Amino acid sequence: MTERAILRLSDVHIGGFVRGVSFTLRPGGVVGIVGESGSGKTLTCRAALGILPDGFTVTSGRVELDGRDTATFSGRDWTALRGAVISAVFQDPASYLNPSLTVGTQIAEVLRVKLRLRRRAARDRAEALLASVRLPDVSGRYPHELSGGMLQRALIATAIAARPRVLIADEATTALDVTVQAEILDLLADLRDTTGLALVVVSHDLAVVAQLCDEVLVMRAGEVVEQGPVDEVLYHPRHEYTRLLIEEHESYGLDRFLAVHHAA
Ligand SMILES: Nc1ncnc2c1ncn2[C@@H]1O[C@H](COP(=O)(O)OP(=O)(O)OP(=O)(O)O)[C@@H](O)[C@H]1O
Repeated sequence: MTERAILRLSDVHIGGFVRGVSFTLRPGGVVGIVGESGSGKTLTCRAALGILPDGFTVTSGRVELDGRDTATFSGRDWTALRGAVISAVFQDPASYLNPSLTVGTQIAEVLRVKLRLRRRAARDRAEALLASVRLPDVSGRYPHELSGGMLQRALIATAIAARPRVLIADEATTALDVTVQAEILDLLADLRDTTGLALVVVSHDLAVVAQLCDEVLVMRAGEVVEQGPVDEVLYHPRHEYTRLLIEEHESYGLDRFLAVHHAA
């Protein structure tokens, strides 16, 4: 893969909370971050999105987006880039959608603001986006009328509306039941294959990462304890902590997902 990096983190430190995270994401690439709760996965994502919580900053290292050092970005730069170059979906999709607007209207709004589409074009494109996440008939529906899996799809449609090059999925399937989770993972893989969307997939679930990612970072207490191609890290873990995670996940059917990954 020689295409230019779309997102590159180089030895990123966030106070004492994240210490030395590096990875390079190219178009169509998928990087996974796994690790226990509080290990710094979400802070790493937030650094890439320019939305660190108050009091947190990138204290050393670099975050580069599309070849540009994000340390030089103004608030306005970030506003322009979020959605259009880098976007994200998190757990609990309902909290990210406005309950008083229909799903179609919300996506159309993103399109009007980010792509400056006119009302009619935005509405048509919103419908097409919803169809692309296999929700052909929900444009006129309100969030409370949708199931958790449908909401997460609607949120993915919203997140990709302005054609970002990177999508961060932070525990995006965690709250969903296994079947719906598998459908969402398929959808993400589809988007990667058809549009070259690059993904950062954060999960405490190794099986999710095994299914989707090329490379994985294993984080513990703010540090990357192990990093490499998914097959290597999950089949031949070198670090004791990675071995523990794998053992814990055996009951979730990691083997099955590894088989899928290998067949692909
Ligand atoms: N908004 C915040 N305010 C205060 N401390 C925070 C905040 N966000 C993160 N932290 C601290 O940074 C550490 C890393 O948090 P982070 O959310 O990145 O972990 P995580 O690996 O994503 O965990 P989880 O899987 O539970 O989301 C936490 O243990 C916490 O101490």
